[in-house]
Amino acid sequence: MATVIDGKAVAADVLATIKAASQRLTAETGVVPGIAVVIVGHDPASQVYVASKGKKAKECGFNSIEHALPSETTEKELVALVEKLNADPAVHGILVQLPLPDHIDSGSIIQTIAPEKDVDGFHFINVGKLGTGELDTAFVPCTPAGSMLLIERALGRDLSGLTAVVVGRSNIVGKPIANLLLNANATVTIAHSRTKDLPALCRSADILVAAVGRPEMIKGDWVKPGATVIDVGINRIAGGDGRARLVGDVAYAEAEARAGAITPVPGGVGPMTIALLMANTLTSARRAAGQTPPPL
Ligand SMILES: Nc1nc2c(c(=O)[nH]1)N[C@@H](CN(C=O)c1ccc(C(=O)N[C@@H](CCC(=O)O)C(=O)O)cc1)CN2
Repeated sequence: MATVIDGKAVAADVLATIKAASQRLTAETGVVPGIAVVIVGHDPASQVYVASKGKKAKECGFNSIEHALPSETTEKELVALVEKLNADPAVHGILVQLPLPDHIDSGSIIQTIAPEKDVDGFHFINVGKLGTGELDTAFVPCTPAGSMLLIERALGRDLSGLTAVVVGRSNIVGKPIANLLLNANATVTIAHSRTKDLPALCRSADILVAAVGRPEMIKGDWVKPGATVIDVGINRIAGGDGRARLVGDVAYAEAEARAGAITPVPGGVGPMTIALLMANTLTSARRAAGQTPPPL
């Protein structure tokens, strides 16, 4: 049986480190890290995530300001709010919760956020810095960065000689994780819906990252015995009793029987997302205070 990678415990560990570092920053410089979280509309899951971000920010000693806007908010109004937050020196991190309502172009909103406050790491400047390995001044997207920390805990920082297959090529998860794995010296393949013989490719991977958003698509016999499996999927499906339950992109029970280490859903990558958002916000505040914090 695989070692189960406890993302909740690792996230708690990361958050405790951030809280201590935030207290030190405030004591030494008077700077209190500030994060502005913007949500538009009433998506129930988004509301839960935003509330959790506010709570964790406060626990870390940050100022957290939530801007909850109605569904009818126009793109122009949202741009105006982001520009106001860009100009506010007390705000070190700006996060616009996704998804946004259909009438708002998320791409334009993300590009409006000042890159030095883009704690989600979605702005083209931060994407480019990750792509070129300029990690000292970049913000790395939170879910990929959290996934990498879990991989590091399982396998160490240097992945030389290991093969990694990332299933999924999204801009906010698949591609950044692939870049991070490459920076850690893994030999990386990105697979997607047009990949030929996906099961065989997955079976070749020492590190298998599933980020497709399709419930339990990756079967147990797609996993190389002893591999490290990172499941980024969070899918809500109807359980046997008719109630919704969460599953990942990996058929967990089958995969656990073959993997060396595996993240569960829930309790794996998910909790790391919010912990890394706090890490990015602290990094931003430290940079604003003239410090040069090392990458986490
Ligand atoms: N601006 C952003 N929007 C969204 C992001 C993001 O990183 N930035 N990611 C997701 C949602 N998300 C954070 O915003 C997020 C998703 C899941 C979890 C989490 O802890 N999941 C738990 C299960 C929770 C549940 O019961 O639903 C787990 O996996 O254990 C945290 C944050 C989309 N939008």
